[in-house]
Amino acid sequence: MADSNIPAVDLSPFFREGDHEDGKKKAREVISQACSQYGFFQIQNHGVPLELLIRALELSKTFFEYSDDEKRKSSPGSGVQIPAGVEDVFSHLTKLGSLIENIINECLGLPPNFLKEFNHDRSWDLMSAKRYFPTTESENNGISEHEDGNCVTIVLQDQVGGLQVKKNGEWIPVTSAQDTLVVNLGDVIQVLSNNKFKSATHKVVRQQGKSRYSYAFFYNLQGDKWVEPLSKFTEEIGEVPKYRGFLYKDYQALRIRNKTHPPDKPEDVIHITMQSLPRLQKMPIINNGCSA
Ligand SMILES: O=C(O)CCC(=O)C(=O)O
Ligand SMILES: [Fe+2]
Repeated sequence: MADSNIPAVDLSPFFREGDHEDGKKKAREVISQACSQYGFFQIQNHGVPLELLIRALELSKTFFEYSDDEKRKSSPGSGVQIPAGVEDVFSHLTKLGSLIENIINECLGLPPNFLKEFNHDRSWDLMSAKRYFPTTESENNGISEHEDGNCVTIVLQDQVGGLQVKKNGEWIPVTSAQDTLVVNLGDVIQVLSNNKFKSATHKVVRQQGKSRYSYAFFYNLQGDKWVEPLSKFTEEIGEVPKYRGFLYKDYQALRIRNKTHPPDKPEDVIHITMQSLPRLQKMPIINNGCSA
């Protein structure tokens, strides 16, 4: 596989009747390799029907043409800006998130169902629809460099391009076929695994002449969960924990604060970092090039 590629993993062995251990082993190998280096991979044969994916992107295009008032009226639930009609995509992605979490559990060599039991409350999962406007002469920033805070993110994107992942210090464009979804790991998995698996550093660059549409589904964690490196990746192997433990909801609040009140001075960022988590405070400033 060329080094500049983001691997596409065939998940069909996890859906077909029978054992298919060879196919599952192959998928686990590719995922383990990608997650230990940069936390990003793509998936095919993931069980979400292609028609639903295509329809979700079409609904999103229509939705973003609406006025704010029409958007509110046509969006299910309160405060969440996603178009009506994509609820079935949400439920498919919830199941898929659970499958991916289970594969990650196996890749990390954790006891069966460990992550599933740790992360059993699905009421914190979120999906957002995003439209990225075409680039202007002065700037092209859609979402600046960041890592996601949650467990696992699944992205459905159109073919316009713009999503990039940092791999060995280089930005790699991630363009996907229509039937392919993008997966990236978030900070929770990086902390639990004491850095064995990486939270992907990624960004979205706006493109010339065309809007880009995507959905990001955040397979999340309940806010009252305590997150810290697991003993399997610390004491049991004689490694020092690389992160201090934290309550997930405190971490989420800090991330929101970093976006709404980005510190002016680098010293302030360091101050926050020293108080709580090493590294994970380098939060993105999301600018207005993207609407969600
Ligand atoms: O739109 C995308 O492709 C990714 C969005 C993203 O990275 C995020 O919402 O955290
Ligand atoms: Fe992200």
